[in-house]
Amino acid sequence: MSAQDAKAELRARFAAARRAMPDDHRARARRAVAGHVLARADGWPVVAAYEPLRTEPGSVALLAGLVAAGARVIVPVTLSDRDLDWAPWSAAGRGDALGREAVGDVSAVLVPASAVARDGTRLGRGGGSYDRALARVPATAPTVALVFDDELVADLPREPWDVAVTAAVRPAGWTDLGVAAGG
Ligand SMILES: Nc1nc2c(c(=O)[nH]1)N(C=O)[C@@H](CNc1ccc(C(=O)N[C@@H](CCC(=O)O)C(=O)O)cc1)CN2
Ligand SMILES: Nc1ncnc2c1ncn2[C@@H]1O[C@H](COP(=O)(O)OP(=O)(O)OP(=O)(O)O)[C@@H](O)[C@H]1O
Repeated sequence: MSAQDAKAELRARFAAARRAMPDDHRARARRAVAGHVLARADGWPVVAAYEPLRTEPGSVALLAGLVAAGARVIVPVTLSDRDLDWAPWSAAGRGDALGREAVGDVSAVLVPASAVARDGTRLGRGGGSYDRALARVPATAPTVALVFDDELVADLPREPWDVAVTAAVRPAGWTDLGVAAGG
């Protein structure tokens, strides 16, 4: 099987599991993930985060918590070529787009993921959006995939353009992955 086919099959499997998760389980998991991220957020003046889709482990409460901790929060705006622009986020909504390079001066990136492997390999939605965005992030910034407990796995298919993340946050806690921030 090609890496693309293997990724598509894995994406479908992880997405089905997310859809099957009971709402109360998801809500509890989201609170735990937000707590683990916010426990590290003190030294992060600018954070690239994301507005969660229905079944994702991110949350609006996490975004609000980052703002309350003093961070400037930016969120992705998907462009027609599936590259990412960025806009400032506040509880009142999104501000004007800042450009693709706005992710170049962040202190940390919270990255959506279907799953992540122990070596940092990340399974996204298949658009290459974050592979492009993460290539612009300062090497010192932690790049943190937010996932549910079963989504940190031993390995995932990896292609040449895949950019690894440096950590995974699950309800179970924060896990530093195979690559160190800055290296
Ligand atoms: N919250 C969030 N924002 C994000 C991403 C993401 O994964 N999550 N992206 C990461 O690159 C980019 C957008 N890419 C996307 C690609 C596909 C679908 C998609 O297939 N949506 C399904 C619904 C999925 C669900 O509800 O879980 C659909 O429209 O049917 C969504 C976003 C930028 N913003
Ligand atoms: N730097 C890039 N420029 C243009 N296209 C790219 C780039 N990086 C990856 N792509 C394209 O994006 C597509 C999807 O790649 P992949 O299956 O690795 O997505 P993903 O990492 O799961 O998605 P995402 O990063 O959006 O979460 C591939 O066809 C790849 O060629």
